[in-house]
Amino acid sequence: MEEALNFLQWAADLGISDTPLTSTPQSDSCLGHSLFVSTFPDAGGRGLATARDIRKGELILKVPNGALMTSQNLMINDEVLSISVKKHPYLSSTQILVVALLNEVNKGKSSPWWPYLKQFPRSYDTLADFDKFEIQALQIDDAIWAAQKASLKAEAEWKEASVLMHDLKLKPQLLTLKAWLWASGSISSRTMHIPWDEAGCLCPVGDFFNYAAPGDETSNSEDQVAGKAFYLQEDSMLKSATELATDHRLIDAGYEEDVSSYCFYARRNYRKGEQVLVSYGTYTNLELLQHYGFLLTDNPNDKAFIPLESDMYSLCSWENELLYVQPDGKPSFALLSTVRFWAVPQNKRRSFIHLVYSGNRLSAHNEVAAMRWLAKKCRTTLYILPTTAEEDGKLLVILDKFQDIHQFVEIKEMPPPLASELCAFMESKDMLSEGIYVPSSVARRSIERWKLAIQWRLHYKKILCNCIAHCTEIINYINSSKDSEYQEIFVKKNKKNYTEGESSTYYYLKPTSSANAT
Ligand SMILES: C[S@@+](CC[C@H](N)C(=O)[O-])C[C@H]1O[C@@H](n2cnc3c(N)ncnc32)[C@H](O)[C@@H]1O
Repeated sequence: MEEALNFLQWAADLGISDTPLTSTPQSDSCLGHSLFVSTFPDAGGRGLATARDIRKGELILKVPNGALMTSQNLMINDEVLSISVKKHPYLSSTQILVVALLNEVNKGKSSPWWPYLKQFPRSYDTLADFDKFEIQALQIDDAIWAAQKASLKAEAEWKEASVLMHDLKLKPQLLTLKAWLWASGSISSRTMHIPWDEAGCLCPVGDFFNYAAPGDETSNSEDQVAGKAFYLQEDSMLKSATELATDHRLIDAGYEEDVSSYCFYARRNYRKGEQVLVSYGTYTNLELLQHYGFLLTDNPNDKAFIPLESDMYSLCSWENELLYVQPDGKPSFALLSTVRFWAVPQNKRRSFIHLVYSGNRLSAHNEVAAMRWLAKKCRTTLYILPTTAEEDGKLLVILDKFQDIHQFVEIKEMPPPLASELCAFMESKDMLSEGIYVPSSVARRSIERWKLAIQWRLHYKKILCNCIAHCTEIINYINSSKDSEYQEIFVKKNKKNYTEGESSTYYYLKPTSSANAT
């Protein structure tokens, strides 16, 4: 508590403020006028709440450049760091900031940043922090690869930077991979964008804001009017720079050159006491896990990638990352058109390509074939996974109570897939002795990451189940309306009998709007 007060006083002394320039601060702290620090167990833990009712677009926090922890600011005040960094031009800007952060930690209490550094979490749950067992618990190949890649990248970057860290004579415990993971986790999950350094900046107090996915701010009608500008950004040519800056302010935080400060604005109206959330960007759950070590139960930007046949990836000219299933189970536009095209017999495809890109259904028969293929692919993808969504749900409940000492016999009574995963966990953590397992503090931390992996795979499976339900609904709809509009999708110009597929001799009629809704 005292530490937190010291930090807020330190921040105020550096000019960090939630008070508009026109008012005088009510206390010695940098906060209190618009914000206060609070805990939100279900939405990010420590965060910032509103000290009063706040209107969308209001400036709520300002952090001057001098209070930002950037590589530049750290080097200005540390000649040894500045000279040493110059000797290693092959290091990326992120590696430099990671080393500069460790170098500051190395100074302990003599660092001017010490009150701020004491506020950092002791460990992180980003994908690079996942051990082998936790990575395997993700179950889906794409996620496993992403985690392995993150872990290997962190290790390679640490090795590359270790000469510089030795040059700086960091304490042995700060030269370890564990220390590197802590510092790079801090950079990954706490930095904000600045225009002059790709690594970004650490922004005291500003980095207490927890995350909400972009898009949530237009949930009430009043907000929708104010938020209109956000959706008009494509018209930017028609807008003045000031108008654009104002539009931007309504939805986000950013560094403002004219006041040399990082400024945070309310992205919607808030009632006193509510948590203020900011958007760090548009992320899928896997990306949130990778960069920030958490995921959202209800993430509108989540995507589930399913394994396609190898030649489907090059069938249309879509980038692979556009071929996904949305949280509501609907395939993305690119995936839908690819599957539709795939369902056209190979010798007929040339004449269908223009229709595929139009986004319209090709024919009732094709649509049913595409939906069947998609549903089957989701089913087979789910089938080969070690646990079902239901079992994952049960495992999460078990793990919530798994922090105490347990008898091994309890595990043997569990459903086999859950028992085998629990046994694998205990083996990996060397926990089992004489029929009793006792979770150490390391095992408890690991359980938290394991739970994140299970939550992630559970969301993935739910999306695939939604997709199966969506495809089934479309198939049933088409089958039930076979005799109406769908019969007329392909009509031969001369109205003779026709065979589906010979598109050069056929008109394409748009399905009616109800039939078109996918
Ligand atoms: C910039 S910090 C935000 C402040 C942080 N809670 C703290 O105490 O320092 C980002 C971290 O907060 C947590 N976080 C932010 N938003 C969250 C959310 N909506 N749900 C869960 N955790 C969240 C994650 O651990 C993330 O890495």
